[in-house]
Amino acid sequence: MSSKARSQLSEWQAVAAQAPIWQQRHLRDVWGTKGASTRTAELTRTHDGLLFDFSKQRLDASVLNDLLALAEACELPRAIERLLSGDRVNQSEDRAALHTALRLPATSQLVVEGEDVVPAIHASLSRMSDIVSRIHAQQWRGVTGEAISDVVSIGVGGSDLGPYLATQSLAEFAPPEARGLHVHFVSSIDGTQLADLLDHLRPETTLFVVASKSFSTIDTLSNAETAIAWMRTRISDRARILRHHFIGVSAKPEKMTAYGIPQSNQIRFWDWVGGRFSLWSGIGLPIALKLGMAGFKQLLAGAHAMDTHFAQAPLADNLPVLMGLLQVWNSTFLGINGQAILPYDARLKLFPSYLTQLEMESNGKSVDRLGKPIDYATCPILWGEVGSNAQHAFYQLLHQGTQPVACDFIAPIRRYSRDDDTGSSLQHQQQLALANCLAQSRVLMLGDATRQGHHYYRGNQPSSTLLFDELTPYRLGQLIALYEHKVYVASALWNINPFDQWGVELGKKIATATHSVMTGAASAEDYDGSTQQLLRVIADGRAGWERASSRADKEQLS
Ligand SMILES: O=P(O)(O)OC[C@H]1O[C@H](O)[C@H](O)[C@@H](O)[C@@H]1O
Repeated sequence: MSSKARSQLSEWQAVAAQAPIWQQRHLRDVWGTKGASTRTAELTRTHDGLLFDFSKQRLDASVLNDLLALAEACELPRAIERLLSGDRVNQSEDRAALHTALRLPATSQLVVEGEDVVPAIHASLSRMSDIVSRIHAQQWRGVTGEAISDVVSIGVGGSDLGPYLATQSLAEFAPPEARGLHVHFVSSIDGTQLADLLDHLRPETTLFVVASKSFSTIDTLSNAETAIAWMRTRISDRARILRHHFIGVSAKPEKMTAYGIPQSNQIRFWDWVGGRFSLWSGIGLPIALKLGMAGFKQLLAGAHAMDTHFAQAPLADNLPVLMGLLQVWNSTFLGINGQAILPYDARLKLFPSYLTQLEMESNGKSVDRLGKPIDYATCPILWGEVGSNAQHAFYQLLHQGTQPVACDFIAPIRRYSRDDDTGSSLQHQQQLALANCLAQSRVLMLGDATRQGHHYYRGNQPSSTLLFDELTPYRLGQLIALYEHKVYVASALWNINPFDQWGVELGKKIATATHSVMTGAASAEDYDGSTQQLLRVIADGRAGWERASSRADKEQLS
């Protein structure tokens, strides 16, 4: 990689020189100018069932060329090669980030530091497959000999969001043998989700999957402990509970063993799989339970196809590269610090949440790869919702607020194949969804300058539209991998490490210390006044201001 600071590269300055023009220029005017007739073709790409139209973004072919030159100057092709070949791209943790290896076909080979990683990956897939067939065939039995009717996945962050997204989005692809099995997700540390769920389940027929790369995340372990306590209301022996009703998925087998999960119930993965990139590993077990192993493999195949495109397509036609460059252009050069993710298909409701972790945890950084502060904006704030619902909620800000926001509109073209009356009514609804999708991106771009006062619509909100034929496991695999690589591309241009999350680690450490204060094992005397006050209120069990600030309470805490 070039040793020059990014902002000193001449290619960076060339891009920066174009920015003021595009901060002023209105997209409405862009479409009216000479040359606009070629704009759509210049700023659209298709690949393997996907159409990516970024002609509603605030740029033209000339800016795109400068961005591509910047990508070359930042040695993006080399960065892509390093990622896919298993180099230690995660510098601060000195390891590879090899999620792409998890989707390699069994016939391929990938030698990383002297060892072919593919056989172990496929051995782990066979183990998953074995577990999945035993559960589907009702051969996996609880302590009392009953078959499993409900699986509860306990995990958080990367050990939860990916499987949750895939199972919710693709539920209709469940094969017949999986239809009787209910798969649930529990993540929150406060126990709410678990408590609500346990009211409806029976210990004898419930199986818990404890998913944690580190097997030390307190959110997950505290939910697991509550689940064990609940099981013990019927079955007293902890070891038998863990043998018949618990599966562990982790990169730390020794910790699963110490916890009491027998080896036969463990699925392992590797340190070189980042948490937010782990749904392709054993962490995807709930997906395989819901979609069958064949469905899970289609998801992997879609992601692998995107990896191949990422590795081979020229930069100018490479979808993740283009998306990453647009991200850098918008946030760093145009100063657009909001990014909305707007799927026009309720099956993708969790896609925005999934991407908030993927993007903000990866690229929410303010130091470069060497730990030096950087002088440009990186990851924007992402959020999103099913687009058609969000139209009735936060779109007001997109239309008339003061913030520029870039939007990703995402929609399948086809849905509902039923021929009956309900089928045609549903097809009509799908058409309405698409009409809304196109209408919104158009209005956000053009605005309406003829209206005044409360009716004034500024417009000029840039967006990309990603259309695909239909939502399938393969397609979702492609989509997720597309965004994974987009994140990597942007990180390469920003010269940051997208694979660590020291901010989150600090939060975990401080939470543990704060809990020690609450249990009386540590003192809060060095804490700030606000936190001391809140601790007093909690210790008191009442949110009354007078009580909280009384001298007696202060003494009790210190
Ligand atoms: O899988 P685990 O080790 O339990 O970690 C779960 C999650 O916790 C963290 O705080 C990280 O920020 C996430 O990236 C991770 O996915």
